[in-house]
Amino acid sequence: MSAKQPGAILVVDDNPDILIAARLLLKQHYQVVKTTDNPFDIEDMVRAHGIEVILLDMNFNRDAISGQEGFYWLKKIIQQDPSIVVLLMTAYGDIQLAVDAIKAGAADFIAKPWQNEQLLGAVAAAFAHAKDKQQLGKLTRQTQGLNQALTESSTGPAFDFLGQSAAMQQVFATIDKAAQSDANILITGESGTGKELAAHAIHRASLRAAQPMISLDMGAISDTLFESELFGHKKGAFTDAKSDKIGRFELASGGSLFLDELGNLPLQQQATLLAALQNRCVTPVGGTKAIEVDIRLICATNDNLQQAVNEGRFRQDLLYRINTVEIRLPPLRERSEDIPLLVNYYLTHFAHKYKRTLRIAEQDMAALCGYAWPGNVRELAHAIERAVILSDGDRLDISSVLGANSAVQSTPGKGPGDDYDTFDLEVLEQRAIRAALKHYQGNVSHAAKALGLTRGAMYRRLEKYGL
Ligand SMILES: Nc1ncnc2c1ncn2[C@@H]1O[C@H](COP(=O)(O)OP(=O)(O)OP(=O)(O)O)[C@@H](O)[C@H]1O
Repeated sequence: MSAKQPGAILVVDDNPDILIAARLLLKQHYQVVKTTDNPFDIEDMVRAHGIEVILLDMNFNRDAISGQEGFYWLKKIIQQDPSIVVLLMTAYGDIQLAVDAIKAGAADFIAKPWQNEQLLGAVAAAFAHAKDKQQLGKLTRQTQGLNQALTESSTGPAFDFLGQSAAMQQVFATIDKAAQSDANILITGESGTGKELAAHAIHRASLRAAQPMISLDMGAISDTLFESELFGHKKGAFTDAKSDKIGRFELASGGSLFLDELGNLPLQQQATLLAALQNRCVTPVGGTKAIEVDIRLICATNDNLQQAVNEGRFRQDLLYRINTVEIRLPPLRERSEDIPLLVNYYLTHFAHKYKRTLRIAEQDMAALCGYAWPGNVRELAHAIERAVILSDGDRLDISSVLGANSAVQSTPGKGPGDDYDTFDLEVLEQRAIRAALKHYQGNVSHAAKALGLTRGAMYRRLEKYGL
């Protein structure tokens, strides 16, 4: 007897003798052969056993001759999973029924009683057809998933990753070195320090640069969609799963996976993520087959994960797994020598965008260098954009920059913090958020924009501070 082929087939017929005969024959050739006399079982059996081919009777007890019930179930199967290949069988074979069956989506039509060789030939062709359909379906979903993921997150950074300070030169050197290996990298730093830019820089400098980098903001996905986003899902796995979906791990396979805002992950989900990283394979929600993945993991957080471990909010074993190399992006107030470079870069960019010719006065540059920039480079970029828009003459008017941030403003020439009653950044951040919300009469979007935060980052802070 020849070796069994990999493949899962389901036979559906209300005649137990047919089921036994089909099972005995097919079992000799295929690894998974399931039978049922109840077509209502089809959906669950398909899901449970990864069925690829179904041999379906056209006539059940209720409706013995017309074949209508067979058509009904054929339609249901195609709806559930269009990659399944259905062979219809009937004892009342006639040409018209065969033509209608094929028009309705069946791959072939078999008359009972069958000749064994004929049935085996039809089933073998059905499996070959099923493989083609699966391949095509996978490619289509992969393209859709990649398009979506690329549109959402990784169209590539719009800005250069700049820095001339010793601290940033050190960051660039570490990125160059670490990118060459496949080591998992954890990027830490306050909000707006350029963690996402760093992740792109790592990917671009890596051996995987020709493959995609897929990003996922862990702070923005709901608990219920976590597994589906990461590992994908099978159609029908839950109410909203209208079709199969490829998860971010699989989409990133061969390339890099960037998990942003990792510190926000609940413990339960940390365990799930750790298991996937350890096993290097994922199983889509509602699926039975594990899929091997080959990813380079880059994570980012503005949380102190070691402190989170000490407080029981983050798993030590997950931290060990993700921080083979750790890159800390320094806040802007620790590298004020980068401020002129960044101001000039964004001034050139936004002056060009808004078709303005503007220069910055020396004392204004000094004032910007003396400001603490709690929102870091993101705040600086937004502030310069706002100033470009609001300036009247050819001199950049920075009053809007420091004015809008009066809650945390510092005076030109003074060291950062001279006007503060506290240096606690979280307190200062809370005050800035409260001031912005008050200024924009509670409009979160406008307040977030003024603070240089994304809406997601703003909502996370509102939640964190209970505002
Ligand atoms: N070194 C830099 N050079 C030029 N632009 C920068 C630099 N760092 C950050 N930016 C700009 O600041 C903005 C925020 O950067 P990014 O999203 O990478 O920060 P982040 O640390 O990931 O922030 P968050 O933690 O809030 O997600 C972007 O517009 C980015 O282009």
